[in-house]
Amino acid sequence: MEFGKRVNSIRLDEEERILYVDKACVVLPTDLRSCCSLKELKPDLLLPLKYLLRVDIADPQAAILHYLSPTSKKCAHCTVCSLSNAYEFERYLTERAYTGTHGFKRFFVLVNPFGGQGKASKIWQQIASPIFQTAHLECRIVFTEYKNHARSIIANIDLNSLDAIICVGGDGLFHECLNGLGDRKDNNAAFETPLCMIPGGTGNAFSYNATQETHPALVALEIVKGVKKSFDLMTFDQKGDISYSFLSANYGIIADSDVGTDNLRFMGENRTILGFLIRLFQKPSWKCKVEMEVVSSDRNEIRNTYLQRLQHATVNRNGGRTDRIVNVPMYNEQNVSRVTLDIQDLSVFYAGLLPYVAADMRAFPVCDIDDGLIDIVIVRSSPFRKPLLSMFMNIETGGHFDSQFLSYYKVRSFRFTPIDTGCHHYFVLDGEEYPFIPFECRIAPGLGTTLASQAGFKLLSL
Ligand SMILES: Nc1ncnc2c1ncn2[C@@H]1O[C@H](COP(=O)(O)OP(=O)(O)OP(=O)(O)O)[C@@H](O)[C@H]1O
Repeated sequence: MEFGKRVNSIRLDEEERILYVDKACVVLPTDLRSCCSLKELKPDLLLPLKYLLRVDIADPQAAILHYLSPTSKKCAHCTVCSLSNAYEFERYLTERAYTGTHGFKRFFVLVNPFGGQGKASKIWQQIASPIFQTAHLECRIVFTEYKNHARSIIANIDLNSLDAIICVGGDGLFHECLNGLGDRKDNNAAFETPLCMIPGGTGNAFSYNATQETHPALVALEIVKGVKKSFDLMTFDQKGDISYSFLSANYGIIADSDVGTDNLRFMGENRTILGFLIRLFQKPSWKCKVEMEVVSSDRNEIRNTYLQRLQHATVNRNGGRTDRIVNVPMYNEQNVSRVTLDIQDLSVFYAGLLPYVAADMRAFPVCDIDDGLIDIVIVRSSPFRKPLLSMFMNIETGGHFDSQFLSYYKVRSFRFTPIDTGCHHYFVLDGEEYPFIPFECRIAPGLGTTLASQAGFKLLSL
């Protein structure tokens, strides 16, 4: 499609979704021109439509493009002149820039000012908010004032007045908001309100799994240009108190290294690594009983089913809820068995719903967001150090999946009973500490909803 007065000067490659503008037709903002000699160096403009946020008409032959710069990750604009018809250009490009996206306009934003050691507010104000503003989206913003503030807001808010909720913080804030939805009387319907995360915490596993991006600007863009996607949750029942989890339930050396190192918070992400190394030189003392409804514990079967699902997802590029469910390779549910383990020598019990527990930890490499199953990794402590070190050397890529030292299960539900050994241990759900008492987890298939691109939550090769 061509838009320039001169042939080939301004054109849209429909297939690649890239706008090409000859440098003679691009006028850069004056502030940019005055700060360097960009006028002379000015290159042609090659803009993927994904980055285009808005088009304004300047005059019948000129329009202003507002976009997220793919290089600087900041909002930028430039004027395109010598258009044959600026009105047609604006209409056509705006429609194409948002084809297939959710079309939502009203966002409710919760920012944890303490998230990411105090970086979350800046991330919202300086990086993410300009993207929403440029796209002319309406954002109502609340800065949380105390722990569980977000939870009570979400539990009581009128969901009809908003299209989606955005948390700017870490997995802790996301967990709170998810449980705010769960606390509501209309919780089943409430879970259909998309809940999104812009990474502003120390642990930002949700946004990484949803987008495979770590930069808050790119995650914000994924939300602005996303579609509604569902993902599995698990219900977590402790003496009748129900919570909802999107990420993991965790006991053993990893849980203790995470929550048991609160006193080292000033170290940021490194505190967990230091906590882990310290515990590696102590005597292991974790014991538990686990009763599971196991769909498979055969790693060959698990791998093959995952690879078949991966192939199916790749062929079926349209993504979305229904496409992934119809004819997707599944486990033989006839083979479900009840397995009870009394583990006297535990070092890791890790149940997960998403592949990445952090951007550099693919702890559950064969996890699929909507396979309706919980993945469980169990590592025993005899021998103690060797399996753990080998696991952590390979966890970034998910290579530990083949380790002889761990057991891997796909389950529908499990009951977990920690055994008191007299040592202080932690039980951790989505990175948050929960009471050290028995609990039961059950999969809630596709209960969660978020906004992500068509390729969001994509399965990765093994
Ligand atoms: N204003 C606030 N004051 C204190 N705690 C808060 C506030 N807002 C949110 N919280 C709580 O702080 C915890 C951590 O939040 P979040 O995950 O956003 O940040 P984080 O930097 O990733 O934290 P962590 O270091 O625990 O991973 C959550 O449990 C959240 O509920």
